[in-house]
Amino acid sequence: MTAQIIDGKALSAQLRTEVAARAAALKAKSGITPGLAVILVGDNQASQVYVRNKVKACEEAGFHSVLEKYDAAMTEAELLARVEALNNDPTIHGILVQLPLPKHIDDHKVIETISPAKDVDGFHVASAGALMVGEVGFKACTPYGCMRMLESIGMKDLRGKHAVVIGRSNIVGKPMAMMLLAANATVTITHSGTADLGAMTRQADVVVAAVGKRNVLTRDMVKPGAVVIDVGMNRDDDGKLCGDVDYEGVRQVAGWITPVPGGVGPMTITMLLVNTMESAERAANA
Ligand SMILES: Nc1nc2c(c(=O)[nH]1)N[C@@H](CN(C=O)c1ccc(C(=O)N[C@@H](CCC(=O)O)C(=O)O)cc1)CN2
Repeated sequence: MTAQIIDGKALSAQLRTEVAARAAALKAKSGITPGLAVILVGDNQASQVYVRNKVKACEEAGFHSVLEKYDAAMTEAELLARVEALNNDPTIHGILVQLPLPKHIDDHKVIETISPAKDVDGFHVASAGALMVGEVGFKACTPYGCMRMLESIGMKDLRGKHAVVIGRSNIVGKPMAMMLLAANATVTITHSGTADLGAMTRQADVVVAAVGKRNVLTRDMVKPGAVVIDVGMNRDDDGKLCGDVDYEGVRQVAGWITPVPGGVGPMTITMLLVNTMESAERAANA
């Protein structure tokens, strides 16, 4: 058996077309254009690419976007003041501070300064809490994208399914587990303290690998036919982008698999557009 591929690029293209249509409809109905502010501090090469791609995606969807770039010497107080100003800007419906931030800036403090009403990254404790108790809030983009990928293969309701999440970060592992739970899956969270990871993953109908380490999931750890979602972004020995999953091995046993690149990555930016759209619609209805 060779796994079928869940194509994040193709799904993204489809969802972005839908978002663009929603943006045009909102503009026609209420004169509101969804607006996203992206803040980048420092000169991290990968971050420069990601913020450019976010702004480009906004342009293609008909959104208004502003990219604020600051050098690494920006102080925490200056950054907090910029976030406060954007909180009070009615043309901005979403605020995103690109991570990682320089070490002298407390990212938690920055995220908590973003108004929960504009937290389109879904990182604020209010957003995490809303997800936990099933209230309205923004969902973290990467796990939200994973859920949409599952939905695209007919796995919206996971009742009776066992999902195993590898990784417990605040921005992927934990919200991923909450979203799977909300979709009625039986969820196991595994991490660096898990005694026998393979014993857990071999029971799983869905495995989400999100640790940032190559070959964390190999073919002997996967139940035949399982769905494998790879959130990892690593470099192999030749410098090529790869995920957390041993793709060539695992695709021999899995039923479905997401590639890296072209899987979860593009969905992260797409769900950012979806959240910003949602925020603008909420503002229009307020
Ligand atoms: N404020 C945030 N910071 C960061 C986030 C985030 O969601 N919000 N996530 C990551 C980086 N990220 C978005 O910001 C991101 C990473 C990767 C991709 C992507 O499309 N990857 C491509 C490959 C790109 C390449 O060739 O390098 C893929 O997987 O196909 C999009 C967004 C950390 N920071």
